Amino acid sequence: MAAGKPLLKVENAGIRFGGLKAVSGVTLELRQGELAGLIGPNGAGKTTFFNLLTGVYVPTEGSISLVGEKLNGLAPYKITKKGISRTFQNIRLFSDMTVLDNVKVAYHSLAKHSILSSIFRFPSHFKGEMEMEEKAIEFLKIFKLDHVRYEKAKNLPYGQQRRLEIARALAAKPKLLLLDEPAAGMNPQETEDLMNLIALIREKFELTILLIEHDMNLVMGVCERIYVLDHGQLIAEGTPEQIRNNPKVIEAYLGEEVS
Ligand SMILES: Nc1ncnc2c1ncn2[C@@H]1O[C@H](COP(=O)(O)OP(=O)(O)OP(=O)(O)O)[C@@H](O)[C@H]1O
Repeated sequence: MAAGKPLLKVENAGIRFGGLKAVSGVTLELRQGELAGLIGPNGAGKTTFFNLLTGVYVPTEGSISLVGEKLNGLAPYKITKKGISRTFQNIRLFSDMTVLDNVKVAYHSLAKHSILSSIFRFPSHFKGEMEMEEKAIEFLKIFKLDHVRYEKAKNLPYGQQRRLEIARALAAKPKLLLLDEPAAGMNPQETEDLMNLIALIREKFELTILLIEHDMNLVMGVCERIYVLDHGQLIAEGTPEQIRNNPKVIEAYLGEEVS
């Protein structure tokens, strides 16, 4: 898919924890429809950068905007409503709820029927609930999870839990989807299936995706553009080919990862 208009603009963004600059002076732009990767050694600031984009942390420097609207200082739920969803390095599901309910909860944040209609069980409540359920099942089909819709999330094998997390993030109808190590803990077959799934949902939902990943096959295979963080700073950006051959990147990171 050809990349479109600018979606996310990050200008000189950073955050300091006491004396530590966890992220510093990061400037980047993601265009609509782009599938980009964020790589770097452990502790480089990748997850902290996601936390800045999603409002978990407020940047102590610089600015972040989505389709021209500034996000700095907005609460995480407001940023979700503006169009940024994410998954986490350590899976965060409602483990005692069913697979279906995990996805429906994400829809609830966007529900059009009012709290009053739900309390008094107006017809609009049931219509809204039914629509939500139908949409949630549609998502589960895409992620090949519809056959386990009534299982508790905690009973799913690890690979399915990871897919459910992505399904749930998508249910919030994001413009930008952030995936934090989506292939962590997966075997090679699951990783390959996931790569195909990521490419498919990007097309189907016209998404922009930024993913953090240590699995270089996944990053190089699926991303069109890659950003490299080291000690909180962006040290390189480019196509997978450019990144693979960038001396700074090889020294900071790839040397140990790729022979
Ligand atoms: N809330 C916090 N308070 C203090 N320091 C923090 C906080 N969050 C992150 N850091 C520090 O910021 C730095 C960047 O951490 P971060 O988790 O973003 O790295 P990462 O690139 O995601 O690493 P990994 O690949 O291991 O997940 C680390 O030195 C970390 O200890």
